[in-house]
Amino acid sequence: MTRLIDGKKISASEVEQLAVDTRQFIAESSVTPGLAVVLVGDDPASQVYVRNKVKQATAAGFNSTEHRLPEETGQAQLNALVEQLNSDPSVHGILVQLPLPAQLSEPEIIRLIAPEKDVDGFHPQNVGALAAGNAELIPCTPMGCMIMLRQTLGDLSGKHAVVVGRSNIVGKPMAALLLQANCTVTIVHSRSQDIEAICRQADILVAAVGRPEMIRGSWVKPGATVIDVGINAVESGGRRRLVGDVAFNEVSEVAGAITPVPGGVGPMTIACLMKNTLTAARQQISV
Ligand SMILES: Nc1nc2c(c(=O)[nH]1)N[C@@H](CN(C=O)c1ccc(C(=O)N[C@@H](CCC(=O)O)C(=O)O)cc1)CN2
Ligand SMILES: [Mg+2]
Repeated sequence: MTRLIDGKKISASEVEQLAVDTRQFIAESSVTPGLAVVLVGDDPASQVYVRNKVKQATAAGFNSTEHRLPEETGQAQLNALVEQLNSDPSVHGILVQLPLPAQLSEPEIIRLIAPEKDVDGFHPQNVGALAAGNAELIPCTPMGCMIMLRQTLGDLSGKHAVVVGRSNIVGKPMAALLLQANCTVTIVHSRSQDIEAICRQADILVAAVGRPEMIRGSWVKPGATVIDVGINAVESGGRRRLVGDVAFNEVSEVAGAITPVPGGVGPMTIACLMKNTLTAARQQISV
């Protein structure tokens, strides 16, 4: 029978443990980790994610501040806020919620965040460290996927992992982490040929393309572990619901284990942001 990988449950236990670690950190250092969350504009999904991030930060025992800027914010104004947060010693982690409104440059703002406060792990210095296998701040979604994979499979050495999608936020860092865990890693993307046949070879299949239910049951090797990173809103019968990049019902018939959407990778992303914030605070007070 297919095993459901419950991201909600795993993330709750991660945050519970983190709250214990945070209390100990505060007792030893007299420093409370501080997380600053920046949201530009009023994208409804981003508002939900930011609200959850602030809520989880409080549950973990951090100080958290939310900075909301209007949709029409210019680059100079956003840069000024990030620079102010960079130089604030009570802030150990900074994240700017993506996507940004079209007039703003995401690469520019990511480069501006102090690498030691970059709890998203998106700064080029942290990306380079990840590629070299010695990163401290790891992008949250791939980190969450790795926690779920390790809990499900234990040692991942020698497994063939196929990552569908090559985004900077998920696909590329996911592949780097799987490689570091001694998997044989294949990345497929929109220009790849015979994606289905490659997916069918996977012991671990990670779908991160943003295409509703693209991965069908016939694409999956029996017994494979399937991690669905997609969160797509679709309309059916006049109702809006969330589906992943994986056709859940079909794939559940074939896979050995699978993450649901919602309740899989999403909650793990937020739990891992909290882990990164404590890591960032530890590093900053030890220098
Ligand atoms: N600065 C960042 N921006 C974005 C990131 C990121 O890691 N850093 N990732 C995504 C959005 N994201 C976090 O920010 C995120 C997405 C989804 C979830 C989540 O828990 N989803 C729920 C469903 C929520 C719903 O009902 O809409 C689930 O899957 O169960 C958490 C975080 C892009 N931007
Ligand atoms: Mg833009």
